[in-house]
Amino acid sequence: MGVLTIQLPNKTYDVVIEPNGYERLATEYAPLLKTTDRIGIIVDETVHTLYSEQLKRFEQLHNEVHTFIVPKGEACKTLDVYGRAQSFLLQKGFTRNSLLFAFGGGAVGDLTGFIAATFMRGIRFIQLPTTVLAHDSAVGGKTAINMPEGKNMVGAFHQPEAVIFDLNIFETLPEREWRSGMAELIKHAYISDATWTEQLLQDEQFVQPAFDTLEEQLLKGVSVKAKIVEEDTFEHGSRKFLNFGHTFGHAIEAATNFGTLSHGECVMIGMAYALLLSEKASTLQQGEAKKFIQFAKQQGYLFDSIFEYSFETLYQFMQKDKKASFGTLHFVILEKIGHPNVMTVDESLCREVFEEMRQLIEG
Ligand SMILES: NC(=O)c1ccc[n+]([C@@H]2O[C@H](COP(=O)([O-])OP(=O)(O)OC[C@H]3O[C@@H](n4cnc5c(N)ncnc54)[C@H](O)[C@@H]3O)[C@@H](O)[C@H]2O)c1
Ligand SMILES: O=C(O)C(=O)C[C@@H](O)[C@H](O)[C@H](O)COP(=O)(O)O
Ligand SMILES: [Zn+2]
Repeated sequence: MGVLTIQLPNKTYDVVIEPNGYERLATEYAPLLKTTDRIGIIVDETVHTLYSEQLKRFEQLHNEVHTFIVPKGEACKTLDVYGRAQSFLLQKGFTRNSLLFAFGGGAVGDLTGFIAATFMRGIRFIQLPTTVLAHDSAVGGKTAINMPEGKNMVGAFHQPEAVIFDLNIFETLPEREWRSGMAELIKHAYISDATWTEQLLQDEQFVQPAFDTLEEQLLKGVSVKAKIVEEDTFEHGSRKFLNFGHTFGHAIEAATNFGTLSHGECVMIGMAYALLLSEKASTLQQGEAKKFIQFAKQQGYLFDSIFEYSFETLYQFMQKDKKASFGTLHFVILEKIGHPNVMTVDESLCREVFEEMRQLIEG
């Protein structure tokens, strides 16, 4: 049984990762459901089709349950879908006593969290994540939608009441989504623990770990995230470390119009960039970026598409990074593996790293 408690100054909640995790809704979470007048389930089209029986079981938890189906992937993290969902809740009579379920991957979780954060200035929600990547996205309370100008540009910090994984849900997860999710797992390793990082780099089954080790790996990832979120919930300091790989990664996501490459695939590219920057401008041992790129290529991550975009295009998106301050970019780098830090980076260094990365990838 895997349960980890997140303890924040004003809120405590559990992250449950176990087979049949959803059964807890009818038992442990029954008192919470009794205090709600309506439940709104936000689910994407794919999860809705695959898990219609599970949705029926959710509907039996309460006498007033309304389901809102959204497009799959990043296509649901838009102002349009956000607005339609809010109207749906209003038309169905949702109030401040209502509760939302986010049933899907990180995109559904980010959207639902933002709806919950802003509906009547804030209602409760439960994360029911269905992807490996969501061991990251469902925990810690960052919620957002995208704008054409950039990734997660409109959002709020809003913590869930609970995060409940049912490990059986991963049976239908396509290989590409496993790969995407494991990118955030290895991110958690790189920013926290050199030994764990090396174990993952040596793991031939990295992309799709055996079922019995999965629970342990996900809990390890969540515990890295939990510790950081507990000490810096609103990202004034150490929470920035969770953004390792994201300054360049988010630029690729925005340049490719959100969805051509997945979030995890872009973060993998972004971590290669950040490792190279760490070697060049900090104290990371030379060769770590090359080792990482070789590993990532072997595991089926794609790098070539980034060079379809000019440095200028990507830099324009990097400047939208939320860590930037007074026009200066702040990158998460590693002084050594397990030891992240934040450094300011100017345009010429950014360009140099971009060019060197091209040579490393092509060479
Ligand atoms: N809030 C945070 O802290 C945080 C952290 C990391 C990532 N994110 C966000 O999370 C999003 C990425 O999350 P994601 O990778 O889970 O993406 P996603 O929600 O788009 O899901 C990926 C795909 O998998 C499908 N899917 C989901 N569960 C499935 C299942 N069990 N079986 C079969 N198919 C399934 C979905 O329909 C979708 O097509 C991005 O928008 C990213 O910005 C947020
Ligand atoms: O929880 C965090 O903090 C993170 O940065 C986790 C990231 O994996 C995640 O993608 C997050 O949504 C990025 O945040 P943003 O502030 O750069 O939009
Ligand atoms: Zn991420």
